[in-house]
Parts: sequence; C-alpha cells; structure tokens
Amino acid sequence: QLTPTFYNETCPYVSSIVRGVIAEALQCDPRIGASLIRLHFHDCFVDGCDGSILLNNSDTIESEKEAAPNNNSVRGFGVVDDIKTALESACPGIVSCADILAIAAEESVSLAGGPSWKVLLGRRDGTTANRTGANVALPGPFETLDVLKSKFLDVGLNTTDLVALSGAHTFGRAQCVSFRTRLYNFNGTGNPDPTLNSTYLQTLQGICPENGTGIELTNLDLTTPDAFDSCYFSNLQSNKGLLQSDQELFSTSGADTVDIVNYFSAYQYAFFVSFVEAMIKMGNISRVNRNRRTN
Ligand code: HEM
Ligand SMILES: [Ca+2]
Ligand SMILES: [Ca+2]
Repeated sequence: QLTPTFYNETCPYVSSIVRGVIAEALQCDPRIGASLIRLHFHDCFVDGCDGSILLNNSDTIESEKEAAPNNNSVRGFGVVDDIKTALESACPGIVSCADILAIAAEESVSLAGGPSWKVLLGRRDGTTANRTGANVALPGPFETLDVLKSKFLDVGLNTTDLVALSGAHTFGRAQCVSFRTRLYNFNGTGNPDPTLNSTYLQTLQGICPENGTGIELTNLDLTTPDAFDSCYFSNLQSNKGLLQSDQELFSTSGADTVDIVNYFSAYQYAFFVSFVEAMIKMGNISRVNRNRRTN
C-alpha cells in the first residue's frame, strides 16, 4: 500500500531534491517537465508503475524504450539520472526509480503553474521490461475515442480520467509524424482533417512540409506552450487540438467527453481537481491489478 509518508524517516527531503534538479534543468530546457510526466505515464500503463520504462536492452531485456510509442520520442532520461545521483548522495539506496518518476511528474506540473499534491510513495522497481506490452497498451494519436477509452479502462481509468489526463498536453511538444496525416491527406480523403481550424492548419503546414523528415517539433498547446493550465481545453473548443486523439475528445459527435471538455475549459480549478485525482489513480496502477482486470 502506497503512502505519502513512505520516506519521512529515510529520505525526508526527497521531494525538494527532485524539485531542485528539475528546476535547474528547466533553465535550459523548458520542455523537460512535460517529458518527465510523460515518462511516468508510459511507465504506469505498462505492467504498472515499476520503472520498467527506464531499463535498457540487455541479454534478458527487450527495452520498452524501443517500443513504437517510445522510440525516438520519449526523453528526459538524463535528468532522471541526475535526480537519481542527487538522491543517492542524500539517501543512498532508499528511493525507488518508479517513485522518482511519480515525484518528478508532480513537481513538473507544479513548477509549470499547475496543481501540487501529495504523491503516494513506496513503489518497488521491477526487473523486467515488456516491449510488446508497451506496443499494445500505450495509446496512439490516430486511435479512435472508443479505443482510447478502452485502453484507459484496461488500467482502471474512466472517461473523466481520460479527458483530465489528456490535459497534460497543455505543455510539451510533438513531432510532425504524430499529426501530419491531418494536414494533407486525412484518412485517405486527399483533404485535411475537417475538425482542424483553417488558420491553425496553415501554420502547421508551414511547420510540417508534406515531404519533410517528420521530426520537426511544435507545441502541443499553441496558446500557452509551457504553462500547465486549461488552455488545452479551450483550444479544443476552437478546433485547435494538435493530435487527432486530442481533438476527438471534443469533435466526436455525441461523445460523453464533450461536456467534460467544456467543463474543464470553463473551470480550470475543476480540471486541476480531476487531474490530481486521475494522476493518483494512474500512479496506483500495479501489475497485479492489471492482470486481475485482463484475466
Ligand atoms: C489519451 C491518449 C494519449 C495519446 C494518444 C498521447 C499521444 C502523444 C503523442 C503522439 C505525443 C507526441 C510524441 C512525439 O511526437 O514524439 C505526446 C506527447 C506528450 N504526452 Fe501524450 N498522449 C496521451 C495521453 C497522455 C497522458 C495521459 C499524459 C500524461 C499524464 C501525456 C503527456 C504527454 C506530454 C507531457 C507530452 C509532451 C512530451 C514532451 O514534450 O517531451 N499524454 N503524447
Ligand atoms: Ca511499468
Ligand atoms: Ca498550456
């Protein structure tokens, strides 16, 4: 059972140490907080929050880092190493890597102006990685809302959690490959995605030429790219979601997610409350409860 007081005796300053390293890294990399919360998400969805995403290839391990949703996309491992180094000097052998990712996610959100919360701690690091699991369980930007919902349900997260957690796209960047089909030939129609604002479409076409490399970067939230706020949801209301999976939350006709988007857009505080609740649920995903669900 996880508890916020897990390191009170053994590493009382763990959170401020993690925060300090991230604050330092943010000075030269305003994107790093976004990258860190994404690592926690991609860890927890695959065999629970056990640090599995951090393991490298070896004779016995096929890393998750090279699974399709992660390869050449997730980043921040150097800062995780820096955090680990700082903690090893303050409290050697105490803090698990899975807990480092959970604390780093919370500190990243609060440093970007979002909510802060008491992170539940006491996760154990696993010794195995699951590349196939990562390919199967992690959501993709071209998936339908129904598929996204079911991937979240598989790990015990409901539709409100899906919408709230998608709000993490209020900061960070994406590569053109993650949304370029929307700009030129959407679903083989030969036309752009009709749910994409036409001015924003032109901007994005300028950033992502049809025959470009696809690794060009742009902000997930065009309004406040580095601030953790509810602009992600107001963007969706004006058809300015970057990923197809973002815009679907608002543009899928008749979907129960539309009211939730409108609510989070109108009441940033409600978004923050639901986001915290969903982050705590996500941080509680364990391999055991996943097996129980899928057996
Ligand atoms: C709902 C399903 C989701 C899908 C389909 C999705 C997909 C993506 C994609 C395609 C990218 C850009 C990757 C790239 O181009 O390299 C991205 C970035 C990001 N995602 Fe998600 N995501 C989802 C949910 C989440 C959740 C639940 C969180 C965290 C709670 C999250 C946090 C982020 C962040 C912060 C970034 C930017 C990372 C950076 O700048 O390094 N996403 N996501
Ligand atoms: Ca994991
Ligand atoms: Ca923002």
